[in-house]
Amino acid sequence: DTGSAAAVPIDDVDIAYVTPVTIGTPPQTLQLDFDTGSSDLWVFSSHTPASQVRGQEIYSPNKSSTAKLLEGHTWSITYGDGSASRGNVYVDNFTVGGLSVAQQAVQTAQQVSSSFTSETNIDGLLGLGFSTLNTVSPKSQLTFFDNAKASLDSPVFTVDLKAQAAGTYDFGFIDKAKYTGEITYVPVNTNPGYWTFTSSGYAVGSGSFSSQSITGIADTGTSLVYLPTAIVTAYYRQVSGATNSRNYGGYVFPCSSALPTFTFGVGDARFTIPSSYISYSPIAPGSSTCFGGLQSSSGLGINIWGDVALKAAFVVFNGANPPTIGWAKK
Ligand SMILES: CC1CCN(C(=N)N)CC1
Ligand SMILES: CC1CCN(C(=N)N)CC1
Repeated sequence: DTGSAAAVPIDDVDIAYVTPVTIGTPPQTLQLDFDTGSSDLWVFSSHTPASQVRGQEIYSPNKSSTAKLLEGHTWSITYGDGSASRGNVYVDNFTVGGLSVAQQAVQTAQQVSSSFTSETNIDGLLGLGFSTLNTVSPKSQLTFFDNAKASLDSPVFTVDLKAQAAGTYDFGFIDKAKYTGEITYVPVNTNPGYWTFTSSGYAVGSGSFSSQSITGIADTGTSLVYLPTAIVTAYYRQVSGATNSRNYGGYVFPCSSALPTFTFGVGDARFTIPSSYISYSPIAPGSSTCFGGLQSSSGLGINIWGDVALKAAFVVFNGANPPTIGWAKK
């Protein structure tokens, strides 16, 4: 089996991407945020208080002839940005881009935090991290990828995110039309459950490449790139008027300032993030102060290669044993 579905930016700065999925019988279509940095599949549902729903599509298990309550199971998750959700669990038919899983655990929200309520274009999350991170209790559940893996032509999914355009999540195959040159594969550390790999170094603009190990996670659910402070300060030293603003929570700069590119290494391969991806967004509509797409990871305790980096590559998440991650130009 294989599957292929669109990854569509939800706004004009690519803060997140959503992908259509269908759940139940007859099929109910929701737009989910596919997130390689978590492993819960949760949805806005008929169990979510109306006061917390602001236009999101919901999954109603009582309208699905194939839905079954997973008795006595609950879940609760908090994300890096402080957002959170919790609820109960059903199993039901679940399809992504033509690829179906018969008894997928679908976590129905009974409570979502205000940031999810206000994100009207996201109807839930589909975790693509390792199932060890799943929060369902007393028995943790498998991700869609783990459930589908045995029936896939190849135990992989690929990520092709684009700036202000629809990209693709492919399952079970590697589409040669989506990348150029070779794919560079490197090892993945699955502990504690992210797609953790080690980059071989970086360069700022046309500067020399600094060979150093930068261990971090490939995370489709995070918008920006978060790297060690030394790297980030070296970058913004090249940006006139840049400052690390406590007020705005990170590096900001005059939107008129010229930005260098940022290059990162994966093995011997080099990937260059265009300046336009790093001039992330005005701090408020119409402001002449811009927030950077590259920020310091010092407050996170983990380095994150989020969408700003993923947009610059074609990435293979190889779920074989052992798992690896592959990066190619496109
Ligand atoms: C380590 C953190 C990265 C961001 N998160 C995520 N994509 N779900 C939360 C975990
Ligand atoms: C990884 C998740 C972090 C929290 N999210 C959010 N507030 N929209 C969604 C993605």
